[in-house]
Formats: sequence, C-alpha cells, structure tokens
Amino acid sequence: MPSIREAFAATPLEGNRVFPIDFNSVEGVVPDSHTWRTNPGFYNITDERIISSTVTPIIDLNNPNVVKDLEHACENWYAYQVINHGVPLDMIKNLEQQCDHFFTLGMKHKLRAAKEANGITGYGSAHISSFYKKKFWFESFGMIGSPAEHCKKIWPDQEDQCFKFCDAMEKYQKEMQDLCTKLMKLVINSLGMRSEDLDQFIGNLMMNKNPETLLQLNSYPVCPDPSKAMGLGAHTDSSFFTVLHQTRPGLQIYKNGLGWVEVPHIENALVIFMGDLTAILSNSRYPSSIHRAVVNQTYHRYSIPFFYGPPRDVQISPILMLNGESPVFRSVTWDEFLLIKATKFDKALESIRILS
Ligand SMILES: O=C(O)CCC(=O)C(=O)O
Ligand SMILES: [Fe+2]
Repeated sequence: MPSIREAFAATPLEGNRVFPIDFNSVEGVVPDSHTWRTNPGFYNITDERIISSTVTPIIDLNNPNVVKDLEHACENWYAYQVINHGVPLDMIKNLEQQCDHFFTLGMKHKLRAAKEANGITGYGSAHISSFYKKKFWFESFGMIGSPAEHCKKIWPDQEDQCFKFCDAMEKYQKEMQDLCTKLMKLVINSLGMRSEDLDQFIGNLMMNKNPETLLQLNSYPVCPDPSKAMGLGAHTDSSFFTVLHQTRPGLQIYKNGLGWVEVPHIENALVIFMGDLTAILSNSRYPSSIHRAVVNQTYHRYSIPFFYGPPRDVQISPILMLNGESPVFRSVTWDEFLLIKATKFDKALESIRILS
C-alpha cells in the first residue's frame, strides 16, 4: 500500500521540491520561469471568461433549511461560503497575523523549514506546477498536526514566537476538525442518509479512526504584472472537502457555461470546496470544484485551506441511495487516489470511472 509520501514521490515530473523564488528580489517583470500561458487545456477548460457579478451561494449553518441549501450548492456550484460556522473571528485574525509573520520573514529563514524532497509539510511551492511546467506566484507552508518541529528551526532562539505560532495553528486545527465533522454529517445527510443513521454510517466509513487532515498557509505576494502570472493553476482538491479562509479576493471557481466565477471575500465567511473523494462518495452527484487563485499588483493575499479526508487506508466507494443505482466509480483508498492524481492530474477521476 503506497503512502501519501510515496504517492508524491511517484510523480515523474519535478515533484514538490520546487522552491519559490525570492519574490522580494523580483523587480518590475515576471521572470520567464513564471510567465503564464492561458488555457493549458486541463479539465477541458476553453472558456476564459471571468465573471464577477454572480454571487456563489452563502449558506447559513444555523438555518433550519441548511441541508437543502447545501444539497443545492453542492449540485450546482461545487463551492460555496458558510456563515455562522462557529469559528471565532479573533482566532482567525490571530491565525492571519501568524501567517503574515512567517511569510514576511527573509527567504533564508523560511528555507529552514523547507519541505523535504516529496514531503508534504514545511515551506515550499505547489507540486501541481510540474503539470503546468511553469511556476506559480505562490509559496506555502503545510502542517499535519503540530508545526513545532519546523518552528524550532525557523525561530531557534525565539521560544515565545515559536509558541505563539504553534498555538495559533493548533487551536485553528481543532476548530476545523469540529467544523468538518459537522459538515461531513450535513453532506452525507444531504445525499439522503437519515439523520439518525449518520453517526454510525460515518463511523463505519472512517473505520472508527481519525480523519486525515492538512492545514496549509498559502501566500501570494504582490505581482508586478498579474496578466502574465498565475497564483495557483486550475485544479480540484483530492480531499472530501476543503475549508478555506481567504484574506482578500483572488479565488475563482470554474462553472460550465459561465466561465471563471470570482468568489467574493466576505468577512467571517469560510469557503468550502467539494473534493474528489466526495465526487466518488456521492456517485458523481456532487462534482469536485475546479478552482484557481489569481494574483494582483496591489496587495499581498493569504489563503488558509484545511483539507479534510478519510484515514489513508480506508476504501472509499459510492454511497448508493437509489434502488438499482450502479456505482459510477470503483472504490479507492485516499493513498491510492493520490498516487493516481500524482500522475494523471485532471484525468484522475476519469481513470477510476467504471460507468460512463
Ligand atoms: O488561494 C486560494 O484561494 C486557493 C488555494 C487552493 O486552492 C489550495 O491550496 O488548494
Ligand atoms: Fe485547492
């Protein structure tokens, strides 16, 4: 059984040991390594229109109709924002502050926490840039659980700073776990599972083990020529779903027939993307959200995604709710799916399809 680490190691392309450039040293022009060509053809996207007037759904988690609202959003938008999510605003502000603290450090400091070759945690770039054969205007710091080991290297003689950073990350992870447990129930409920069966169903699905999660801090520095660069190219997340906090606008989701739809920045709302594993679970009723991040000339943007998925070795297969319904996808573990995704990228889901 390959591990997530091996899944990334299996990519024949550059892998994710692609270090970001020192964005502070770039003067005036976007270097060739980062010059973006539009429409590289992934996900068969041909429509490059950018739509800013359409508002993606906003779901109030306290609304009694939340399950219906969620069902509609998952079927039609694949991404939406939630309000009344219960995550305290001061906790989010503290997280942003620590995020800014890290990314405004000099390159020498950030590289002390560099990702290992094919690693997931620590400082680095986006491994999907190898598919695009271009680098993104992007740098990130990934964490599974406590970031303490990395912190000790970044701030070797600032115990206080180290503590503040770890504390902000760990508290936020805990909040995210609680929110994702709640969202998972709502998603399964919206697929037609009865409320009274949810706990047992999800317990069995996860084999009564803890979910696998990854917290990531993404940074998109100010760019001298945004028309030539891309923050993060179009992709879907491999998780069940992802909860994302954005500090400023820059996120776009792709919707057939409309093009790229800007997801507005709403203070105290969190963005949810449906991921590939929910496309499998829902037997393709809830497609995974194709999204990307663009950059700009005026502000430094951060986004903070929390990726939520099953224990690595658990088989995920479609939940068949209708009489006579046939599975559209074969079952996979998350590890196996990541391995497939690392080589097939936008064709990963297609490659496990058993019913057209
Ligand atoms: O920055 C964003 O808004 C998107 C980030 C994202 O899609 C990711 O980290 O997977
Ligand atoms: Fe994403």
